[in-house]
Parts: sequence; C-alpha cells; structure tokens
Amino acid sequence: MSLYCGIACRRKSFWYFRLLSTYVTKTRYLFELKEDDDACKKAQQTGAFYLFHSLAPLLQKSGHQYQAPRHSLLELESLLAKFGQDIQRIEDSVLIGCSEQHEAWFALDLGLNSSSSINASLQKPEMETELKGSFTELRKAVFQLNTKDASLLTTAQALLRWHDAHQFCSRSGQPTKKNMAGSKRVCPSNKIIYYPQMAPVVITLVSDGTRCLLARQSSFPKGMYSALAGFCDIGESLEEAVRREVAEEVGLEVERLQYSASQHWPFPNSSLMIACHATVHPGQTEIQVNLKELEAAGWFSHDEVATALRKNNPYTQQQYGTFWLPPKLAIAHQLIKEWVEKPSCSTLPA
Ligand SMILES: NC(=O)c1ccc[n+]([C@@H]2O[C@H](COP(=O)([O-])OP(=O)(O)OC[C@H]3O[C@@H](n4cnc5c(N)ncnc54)[C@H](O)[C@@H]3O)[C@@H](O)[C@H]2O)c1
Ligand SMILES: [Mg+2]
Repeated sequence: MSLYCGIACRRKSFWYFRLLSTYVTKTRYLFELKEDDDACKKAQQTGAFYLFHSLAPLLQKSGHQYQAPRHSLLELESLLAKFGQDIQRIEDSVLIGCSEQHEAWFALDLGLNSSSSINASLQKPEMETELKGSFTELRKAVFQLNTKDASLLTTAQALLRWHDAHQFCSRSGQPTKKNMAGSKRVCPSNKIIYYPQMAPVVITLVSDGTRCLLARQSSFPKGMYSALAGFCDIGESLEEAVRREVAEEVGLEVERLQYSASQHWPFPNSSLMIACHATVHPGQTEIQVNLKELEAAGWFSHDEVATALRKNNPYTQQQYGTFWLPPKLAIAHQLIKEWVEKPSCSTLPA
C-alpha cells in the first residue's frame, strides 16, 4: 500500500466514522438483529425486557410518576423458573428498539398463549406482586408515561398483538414460526413470509378559510370532538382517501390538501395515521352528516378551538360534558393545534 493510499484510506475511514451518527449505527445494529437470529439471541444476553400480560404492559409507580420497568435476561429467567415456566418462552419476545449504547430492548407477553411453552398463561396477581407493579391496560398506560416510553410500549403491544393473531399460515393452515427478532413469521411448509402490518388511515382537518370542521362518533367519550378519520381503501392514494372520506362523512368536496405529519396508532389495531389539512370552498360549507359514521359534526371558530386547546383536560371535561379535544398524545390534537397556530393551514396554496 502506498503512503498516499494509506493516508487516503485513513482519511476515508475517519470520514466514514465521522459520518455514521449514533442514529445511523443504532439503526444498522437493529437491522442486523432483525436479519440474523444468532446475533439477536446474543443481544438478549445483555438486553432488557419490557413485560406484558395479555397485551397490558407492566407499570411501576414511584411517587406520582409511572414508569415501565426493564428486566435483564437473568431476572427474567429466574422469574419464569419461580413460576414453573419453561425459559424457552423467552423465544416469544420481540425486538422493539435499543439504547444508544446498543442495549437491545425486547417485549415479552407472559399472559398470552405461547407457541414455545405449554400452559404459558401465568397467574397475573402473583406476577404483579412478584414484579412490584401492575399490568395496566394500554389506553390508560400511555397517559401515565413519558412520550418515549409510551411510544415504545405502543410499538411493543402492536407487535405482540400481531404475532398472537398470526400464528397460522392462511394458505396451508400450518403453524408459522417467528424469527428471533419478531420482524416476520414464516410458514415452514410453503416458505410464505408474513410481515407485521399496519392499516393506513387518513385524518383530515377541514377548514373553510376561517373555521375548522370537527366531528364525533357515538363511541367517543362524552363531549370529545376530533378531526375526520377513515381507513384507506385498497388501491387509493392518500389524496383520494382524504377526498372520499370527507365526502362520505360530511358531504363536502375538498379543494386543496396538505400533508402535515404521521403517527403509529395502536387502537384498536395498528394503524398508520396520516394527518392532513384540507380546505373546502368558502361558499360550499353546508355539512350533511353521514349518521351511519358520525353522531355529529360542525364548524368551530378559531377562538372556540383555541380556548378548548388551552383548557384541554379530558378528565374534568368528560365529566361535565363540555366540548373538548383529543389528548396531546393523539395526532388529532397536534393537527388541531397546528391549525390554531398557523393561519396558512386555513388557506392552502393551489
Ligand atoms: N390518533 C388519533 O389522533 C386518531 C384520531 C381519530 C381516529 N383515530 C383512529 O382512526 C381509526 C379510523 O377512524 P374511523 O373509525 O373513523 O374509520 P372509518 O371512517 O373508515 O370507519 C370505520 C369503518 O371502516 C371500515 N374499515 C375499513 N377498513 C378497515 C380496517 N382496516 N380496520 C377496521 N375497519 C375498517 C369498518 O367498517 C369500520 O367500521 C380509528 O381506529 C381510530 O382509532 C385516531
Ligand atoms: Mg371515520
């Protein structure tokens, strides 16, 4: 190797090293764990496990705060041994992320029926006592945790739920086998690969230039109004889904639309919420509510919505039945907040 080449290579590797940010190395590490069962199994040795029971995550309370505890492999093995369970059950865990130091994080459900362990549904109260925590329904848990943990647990639950519901091949009827990370399942008899799925959903905040349109379904908590939402039909583009949903639910024709943001939403099943602002012509704003889909819909002024955002406390408002908006965690809230803060959302460019 010439001196020049040596310097060039060192420079190259220096820049290569410099260019690979923490985020990139983390992403590449997770990719490796998804692709390589041995690497993933090895990562479990030094990894940490979030525990669930029948899709409810384990939470611990410390003072007024809730947290989602993590357990090491050793702690998990001794827990399973204590409850007379096969440690083989750990193979049911799914990879959900890793720390910046590459500590891999897994989620394991101790209550669902397991393909790798018989009589796997462990006793919930005994487990809670042993773990000094409680398995809390996810809808409650997400409001008690910080955003990072809430997001991690919703991902974990979505993945655990998907595996639980896809244990058999829909073509051969044979049991499917998950890879170590849980990023896919394969049917051993015909090699069909199944990947975890999310349903795309559009959520649209319609404006007529000064007001925004909010609606409620009869299943919503009392008094809560949100933006219009609907599942994308197969073959539809995002734009087509927005136009169809708005026409179907409130009988209006969208003129312009603009993408805002997206969010994974685990309720009732995994959806990818795609949020948009849309405008209708100011002269064509008469709502015709589709009562098969919605209970009510109406136009709300900037002031009404801004006031509701300022006082948004689901617990008190639900009690008194006043008009209130979805909680901060929901993308609907972010979309409505953006409309209040940015006048450009009411007058989208052509
Ligand atoms: N995160 C948020 O801010 C937020 C806000 C509003 C709604 N959402 C979510 O959006 C989702 C869709 O909203 P919607 O209920 O108004 O949808 P929608 O208007 O499409 O109506 C629901 C109906 O669509 C049909 N449907 C078609 N494809 C479906 C699929 N893949 N899964 C289930 N049903 C399907 C069913 O008949 C169902 O009853 C809801 O599940 C809700 O949880 C999230
Ligand atoms: Mg809808």
